[in-house]
Amino acid sequence: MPPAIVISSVSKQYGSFTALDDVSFQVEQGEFFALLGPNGAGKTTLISSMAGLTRQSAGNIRILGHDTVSDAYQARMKLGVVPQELVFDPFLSVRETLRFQSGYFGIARNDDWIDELLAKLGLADKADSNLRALSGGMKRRVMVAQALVHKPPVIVLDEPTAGVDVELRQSLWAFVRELNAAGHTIVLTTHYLEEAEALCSRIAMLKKGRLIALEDKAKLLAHSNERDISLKLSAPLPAALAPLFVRSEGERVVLRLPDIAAIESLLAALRSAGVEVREMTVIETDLESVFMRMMQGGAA
Ligand SMILES: Nc1ncnc2c1ncn2[C@@H]1O[C@H](COP(=O)(O)OP(=O)(O)OP(=O)(O)O)[C@@H](O)[C@H]1O
Repeated sequence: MPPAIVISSVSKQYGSFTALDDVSFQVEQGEFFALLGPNGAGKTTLISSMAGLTRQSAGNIRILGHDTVSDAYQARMKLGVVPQELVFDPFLSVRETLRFQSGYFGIARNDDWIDELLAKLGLADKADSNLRALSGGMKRRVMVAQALVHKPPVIVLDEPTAGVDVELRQSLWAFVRELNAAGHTIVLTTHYLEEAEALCSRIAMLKKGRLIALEDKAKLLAHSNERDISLKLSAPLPAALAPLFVRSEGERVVLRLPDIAAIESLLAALRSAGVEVREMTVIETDLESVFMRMMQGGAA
């Protein structure tokens, strides 16, 4: 069983600018995988290379064993990409758009699947509307349907929920989860880290074109032993503890400890300074804080 996606030493230059720098990782079949990184990290460039829309300058990519350059058609057939940008013909209806896209993949009669997609994505009553008459969120749903007309086993979603309301976001994720449960491999890029945290089991992080982390979500979270503690104190924070200070929140101060065990010495230091702890809360580490620290530090 070949992996769903194999990225091998992929680099991409735009002139002298390096958008991807020797990126390698693979995604197994059936995974729900997140590709994270700040603006300009190279996520879209990598996805475009997977889809054969951009040619990498070095390295190769295989989709279910098919090389995206030497076996481009098969690779493309296995992959469905929901692009970040809304690209559509405003004068076609939703159904026409999906029929055209089916034709592009050589599928002549696809209406049963198109109807199913329309129903799942809440577009059934818009089937005959022109794209230009749809709201942004509706157009986004059409983009998702378009990526799925050929029932691709590997689905890549490039920030599909950007600018989408909460309701659509939730129904979209329910649908994508269903696809994953049915065996589709899902790769998701998102700026909503809570989405990656809730949905994905493995996470890759790109920064300035380089892969800086590739981990199981649980390991990534465990990586960060640091804990933020919110405290309400009877007196100002003693100067000796200033290096731990992160921010003030009303009457509380938030301190960052290297690990949870450091709480003992923190409490001892407060006691010896005559400062009482009135309230204390440990702030759970979420993916966002791990991500921000890694992006700031650039650690692998
Ligand atoms: N056609 C191009 N010509 C020159 N530079 C490009 C081109 N496409 C992308 N870049 C540059 O490559 C870098 C990576 O861009 P890319 O769109 O892949 O980032 P991204 O991680 O998808 O960002 P975002 O989260 O903003 O979508 C950016 O600095 C971008 O300006």
